[in-house]
Amino acid sequence: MTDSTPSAAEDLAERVRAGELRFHELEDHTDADTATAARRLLVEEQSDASLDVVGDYGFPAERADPNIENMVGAVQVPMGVAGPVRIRGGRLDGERYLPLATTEGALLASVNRGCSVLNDAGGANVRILKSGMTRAPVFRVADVVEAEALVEWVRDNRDALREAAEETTNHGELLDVTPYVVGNSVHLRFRYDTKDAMGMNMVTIATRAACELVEDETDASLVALSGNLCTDKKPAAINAVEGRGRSVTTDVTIPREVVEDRLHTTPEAVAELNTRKNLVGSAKAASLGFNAHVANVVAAMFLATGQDEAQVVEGANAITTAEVQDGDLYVSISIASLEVGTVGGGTKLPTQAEGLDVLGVRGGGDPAGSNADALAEAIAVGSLAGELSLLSALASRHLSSAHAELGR
Ligand SMILES: CC(C)(COP(=O)([O-])OP(=O)([O-])OC[C@H]1O[C@@H](n2cnc3c(N)ncnc32)[C@H](O)[C@@H]1OP(=O)([O-])[O-])[C@@H](O)C(=O)NCCC(=O)NCCSC(=O)C[C@@](C)(O)CC(=O)[O-]
Ligand SMILES: NC(=O)C1=CN([C@@H]2O[C@H](COP(=O)(O)OP(=O)(O)OC[C@H]3O[C@@H](n4cnc5c(N)ncnc54)[C@H](OP(=O)(O)O)[C@@H]3O)[C@@H](O)[C@H]2O)C=CC1
Repeated sequence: MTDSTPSAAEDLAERVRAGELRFHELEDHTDADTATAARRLLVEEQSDASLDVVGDYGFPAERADPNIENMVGAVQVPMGVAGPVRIRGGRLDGERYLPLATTEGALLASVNRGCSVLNDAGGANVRILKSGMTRAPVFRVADVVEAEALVEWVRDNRDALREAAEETTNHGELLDVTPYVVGNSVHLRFRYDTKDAMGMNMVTIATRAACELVEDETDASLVALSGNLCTDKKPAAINAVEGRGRSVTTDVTIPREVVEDRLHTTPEAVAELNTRKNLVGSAKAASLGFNAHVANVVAAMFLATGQDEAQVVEGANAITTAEVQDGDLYVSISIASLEVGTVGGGTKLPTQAEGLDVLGVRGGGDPAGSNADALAEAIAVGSLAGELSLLSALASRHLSSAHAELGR
């Protein structure tokens, strides 16, 4: 939506060229669409690029105000749907289309095929087994004696820490604080129930308040509010083991004839392939992800529903298992750290909010947290569909032909 007048944008650009205005402060002097148009002019001039299509976005720029600085437009990623798929979740029980935004040809076809196979099996079970968003500040202490004193203080003052943290939020609840000591560094891993918010802003603000109490009451000195033991947006075993965001598990048993007719393979072939590829291959590679392409579905659904795309790193912490049971194929996926929200962050952006509507999970749930749980369940089931289809394509040697046909 670019209803700014060219002359207003040109005037503004001219004031930037003259050094009167700063490039990133244009919204202070005009509406957001005109500021965005002025920036495009300046970038086009400097780079010789044309930003016509980037500037042809379909929502008022001011709607993106909390989400971006120095806005020049929007990148459009194609969105499709797979399904509808039968989800038999603890929160989401019903049939849903799954919204996926991607540029990888064949991905939607694959997830779609997986969804139809899940339906033939009566749907996928899915449950959230642990939940909690973490922030882990690091403190400096004098020595290991002081470190022990801090750890003891934390154990004795959980209620005070909870009170300080929860002062800052109406929804967040501090669940626990786990100390880790390395020499004279003490990391405190705070874990919160953030309800329907993914929660990183919420827990960062809450933990800051708790840290002030720690500094007031002990000899410890805060070095950084994030000491990397959280761990946010980096591959980390702690998330794969302890979980972060939602830990969600989904499974299905597919009748042999469905595997043979719809996936062109056998339960035995998928089970063997899963062991040799997802378990042995991943172990040899020292991978944290013992799966084929869970990141594909996590990323595509994150984009379609306004999640923080950098947290696909944690969303790929998943283990796929497959076994033959009475001649049928049992498959499961356990995603240890799926960080999602249906309020806050990018979820309010107009297209992403529509993506959430496709699943029926926009905004706060009743009870609070239920919408984000439902979103996590839908993403896990989508991942199961994608995993089933890809493993079968590999087993039947269809991967390269599928991508030659659909992905180029
Ligand atoms: C491509 C298929 C599905 C063909 O599979 P097929 O069984 O030959 O196709 P089909 O024409 O018989 O159709 C079967 C079903 O697939 C779906 N389907 C089929 N075509 C479409 C389409 N155009 N649009 C939407 N849905 C489609 C649809 O559900 C259809 O059922 P129907 O509705 O007809 O009863 C299959 O070969 C496949 O799934 N291949 C795997 C592709 C894949 O998963 N790619 C993911 C990316 S791989 C990657 O990024 C990661 C990797 C591989 O590097 C990770 C690793 O190391 O493992
Ligand atoms: N700060 C950081 O270090 C980092 C920030 N991010 C960014 O943080 C953003 C996400 O943070 P997040 O805290 O989720 O979002 P927001 O900062 O947008 O805050 C969401 C707020 O929504 C309110 N709220 C209303 N209804 C509900 C409900 N039903 N359940 C939960 N909260 C509700 C809460 O207010 P109240 O607290 O008053 O109850 C909550 O704090 C993303 O943009 C992400 O990119 C990502 C990584 C790190």
